[in-house]
Amino acid sequence: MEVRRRLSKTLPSPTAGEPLKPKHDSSSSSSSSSSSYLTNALFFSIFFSVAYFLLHRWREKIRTSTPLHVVTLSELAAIASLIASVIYLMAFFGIGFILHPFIHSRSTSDDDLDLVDDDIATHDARAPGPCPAALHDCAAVAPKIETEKPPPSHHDDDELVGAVVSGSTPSYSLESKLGDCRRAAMIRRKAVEIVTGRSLEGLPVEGFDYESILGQCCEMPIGFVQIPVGVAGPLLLDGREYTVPMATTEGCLVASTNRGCKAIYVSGGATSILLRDGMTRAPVVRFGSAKRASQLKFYLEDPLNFDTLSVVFNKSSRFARLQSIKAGIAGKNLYIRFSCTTGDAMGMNMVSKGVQNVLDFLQSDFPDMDIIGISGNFCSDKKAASVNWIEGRGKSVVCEAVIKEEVIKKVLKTSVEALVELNMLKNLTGSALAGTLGGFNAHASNIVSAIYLATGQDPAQNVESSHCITMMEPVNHAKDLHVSVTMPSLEVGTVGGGTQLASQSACLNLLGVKGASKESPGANSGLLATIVAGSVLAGELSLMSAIAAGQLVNSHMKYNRSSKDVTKIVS
Ligand SMILES: CC(C)(COP(=O)([O-])OP(=O)([O-])OC[C@H]1O[C@@H](n2cnc3c(N)ncnc32)[C@H](O)[C@@H]1OP(=O)([O-])[O-])[C@@H](O)C(=O)NCCC(=O)NCCSC(=O)C[C@@](C)(O)CC(=O)[O-]
Ligand SMILES: NC(=O)C1=CN([C@@H]2O[C@H](COP(=O)(O)OP(=O)(O)OC[C@H]3O[C@@H](n4cnc5c(N)ncnc54)[C@H](OP(=O)(O)O)[C@@H]3O)[C@@H](O)[C@H]2O)C=CC1
Repeated sequence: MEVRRRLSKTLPSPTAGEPLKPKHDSSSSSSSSSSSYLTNALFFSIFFSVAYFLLHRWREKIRTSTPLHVVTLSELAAIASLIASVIYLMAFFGIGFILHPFIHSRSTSDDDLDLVDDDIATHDARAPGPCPAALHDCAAVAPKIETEKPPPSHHDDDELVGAVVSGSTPSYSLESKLGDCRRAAMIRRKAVEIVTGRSLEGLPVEGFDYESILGQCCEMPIGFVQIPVGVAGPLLLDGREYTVPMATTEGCLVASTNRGCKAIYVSGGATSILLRDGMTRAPVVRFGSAKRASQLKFYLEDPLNFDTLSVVFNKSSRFARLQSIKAGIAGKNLYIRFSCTTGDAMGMNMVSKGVQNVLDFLQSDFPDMDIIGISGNFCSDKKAASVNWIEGRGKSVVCEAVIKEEVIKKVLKTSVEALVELNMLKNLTGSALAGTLGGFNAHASNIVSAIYLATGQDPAQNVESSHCITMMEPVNHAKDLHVSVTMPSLEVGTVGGGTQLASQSACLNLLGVKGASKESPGANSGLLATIVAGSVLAGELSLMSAIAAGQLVNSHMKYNRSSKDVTKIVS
């Protein structure tokens, strides 16, 4: 149905004021239509009679214990006819049906076309999911119609801009209406400029693949924002070297992380351990009494029921695998925290699908369960929460290094003693005084956000992904420094979300973690989490050193303060 609607849009559009006319005359249309109906009827008859014959023969063979692979000449002919009819019917449903009888008969009426238009505006436009596929289908199956269509003129576009401005064409429906995502973005952009009276000059629109974001990354695009990507490294982690891409507008950040990488490198590298991997989702359900809510809690946490629940949960995905269920209670409300592995994806869509399945399943045994929401904030997604800090969410990683005394002096311009003292008073005591939640660090979020933006992670998950405790201790008779970062909730993926976009995918490729791991699902996303933690270790070392050495303000004046006069920028 989706394809049918879009195909009708590829018919030539009328010039202004001119009614839309059918391209084909009705007689030819009806004759071709009736001949294809006859052929269709013939192949349908062949398919059903041959299938019946073969099933009958199969039954006979089973009854007489004849091996199934021993076939007679008539059976061989029947198999050939079956294959031929299946091939025909597949083509018939996939292409022929759309191109010939259906389009011809539908395109004979202006009213019908109007109906199709309305259909697109009211149904398709809000559901972009199947759109890219449908657009590809258009290109693949309708070359003839495409060549008949004149290229869009400025006049057509101006009309559409006018329609969007007046509200007669919803802005969100442009992609499905036009079947051309770039053109839709240009028209929407012009309409936005007219409606707001504000110029969008400076926001680029060309040079971006708008189809790649449709139904996956962003609705109603009008362009894209440019963020510079710098590199820090090599980061020597677990014996391998990584060049780390960082998308940021904070001058000094990449330089600082780069310095930390150097300090780690010349000290022999860092080591990381992936402690845990599990994405969580916690719906909230309500009962008539706390007693009933408790009964469900006991049922869900009973190890005897785990296998049944995991079968239901795991049905939703080839990669999501249920790990544990923990339920928190508040009166008669139950918050059920499901945790699962999600292969190489960050996993929020996947875990949510699995949870939905389990809730549907539970409803039959607990019909009085009132599902209030698929997310009850005990998950906890995109909020600073103790549950993530303590239990972990996504990947939990610890990363450590021993930095040599002379490296601290030469590269970091400070001393072991000064760093240990600053860490204790700033990252531990100062953060305790501030009542921080997972913020026992100097600037983990700086590095997390920059790598997340570069590699297509969900930037809002920076909140809990930046939870980090930085520890610094003197070792080797107080000559060297042991430094570590512990990060319990790094939510990263190498498939899904923004990871598939060209630029983000290139950054993942730079790290050698692009896409799904062929050897072991989850290996790429796990590695990415350790690289993030390793880069945070580098960032912590450098910034802490700059603060200990009293270098921070000067370095930011050098790298982070424009020499341009900003008072000259007017709106
Ligand atoms: C800026 C530095 C690195 C200079 O540090 P430096 O020691 O004067 O630099 P250097 O010229 O002696 O070079 C040392 C190494 O640093 C690197 N390096 C040096 N310069 C560059 C550069 N331009 N681009 C790339 N890498 C650079 C490079 O690796 C170099 O080694 P080399 O390769 O020469 O052998 C240092 O002063 C520094 O790290 N400052 C701290 C800046 C920082 O971390 N800012 C983060 C943001 S602060 C913030 O947002 C959070 C905050 C502060 O509010 C949180 C809190 O409350 O704590
Ligand atoms: N729904 C929600 O509540 C929330 C959603 N989000 C958004 O969710 C998106 C990310 O969701 P996420 O579930 O990570 O991604 P997707 O929704 O893109 O799911 C991943 C897809 O990749 C497939 N896949 C193929 N190979 C692998 C592999 N090796 N490992 C894992 N999956 C593989 C999965 O298959 P299969 O179909 O078999 O699972 C699945 O279809 C982001 O855009 C994020 O912003 C963020 C927060 C909340």
